[in-house]
Amino acid sequence: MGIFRWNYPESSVPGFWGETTSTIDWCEENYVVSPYVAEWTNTLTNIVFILSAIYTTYSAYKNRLEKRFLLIGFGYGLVGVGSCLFHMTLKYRFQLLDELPMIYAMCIPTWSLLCEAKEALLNGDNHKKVPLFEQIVFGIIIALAVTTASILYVIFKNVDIHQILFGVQIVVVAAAAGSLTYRYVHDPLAKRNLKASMALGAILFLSGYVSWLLDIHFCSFWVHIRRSILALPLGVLLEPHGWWHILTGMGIYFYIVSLEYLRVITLNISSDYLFIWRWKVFPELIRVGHNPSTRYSLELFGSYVEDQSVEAHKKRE
Ligand SMILES: CCCCCCCCCCCCCCCC(=O)N[C@@H](CO)[C@H](O)CCCCCCCCCCCCCCC
Repeated sequence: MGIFRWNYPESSVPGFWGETTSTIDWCEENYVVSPYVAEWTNTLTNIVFILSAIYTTYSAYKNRLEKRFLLIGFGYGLVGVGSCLFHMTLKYRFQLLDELPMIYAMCIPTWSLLCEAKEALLNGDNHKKVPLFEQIVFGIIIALAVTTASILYVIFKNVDIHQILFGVQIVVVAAAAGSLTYRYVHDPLAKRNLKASMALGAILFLSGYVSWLLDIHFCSFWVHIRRSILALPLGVLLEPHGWWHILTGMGIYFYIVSLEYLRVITLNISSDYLFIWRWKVFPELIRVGHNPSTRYSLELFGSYVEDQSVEAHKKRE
């Protein structure tokens, strides 16, 4: 037993939160780092969701975007808090606080994109909004479907209901955003940036999903490597579910920025905004009048701009 390397405990460790009542207990061994945190890595990695939710919500407010993007950020942050409590305690009530906000938060971009698709299909490029009544009907249909699914999930406690529904929502949002970009975004630079941001978002999310599957289906292998080779504290780095949090947290940030940019384009107000890549890799929507404090490029891996002022690049468009 050293200061910088110690073995995993021989037998299971009783924890502060008592009996596990959640329907899922992930591969990470419980209470091996702290008696107050059941799954150390799976708890701490939720900081990625919480920080990206705070940042996207702040950006949406600063950019004066529609309230739907504030709601997305709030829902995203609630998922991060729920997931943190779920992994810290392995209590069923906090598992629901993780999983139900996921499918409710996903309703917002699903609703927004279905309305945008209707606008684009019916009105082409003249950017006429779908009537408020139809937007409300879309919202009620989606809300009823997801509420029914969540009631069935709580009654039958079958986690597949939640995971399949969430997976369908993610695919619908990704497909609708990609289709709208392909058919209704004409500016070459805007199209390249949207494709790059969505593609990176999808790659990050899919990589996270593979990590999620590895955690579930190869757990004995990870436990063997952690116990016989890595030991603690290094073993906390080999937690595939923790990497799911990190990768999907980044992927969802990329998608939220893409949806914001797609929205200002379909609203025909993109002249008030500039799509940038901070440090050439992190996408962000900046409103004219706010100059970024960090270096940025106008394309993924593009050259840094000389003049940091947003207006300078808007004039060139
Ligand atoms: C795309 C814009 C989204 C904007 C709104 C964000 C709403 C919040 C979404 C949060 C998702 C990340 C989940 C974080 C919490 C978590 O990981 N919870 C797990 C426990 O830690 C819980 O078990 C949930 C797991 C759900 C796993 C479902 C996997 C289905 C993936 C389908 C992949 C399809 C490929 C899509 C490619 C684009």
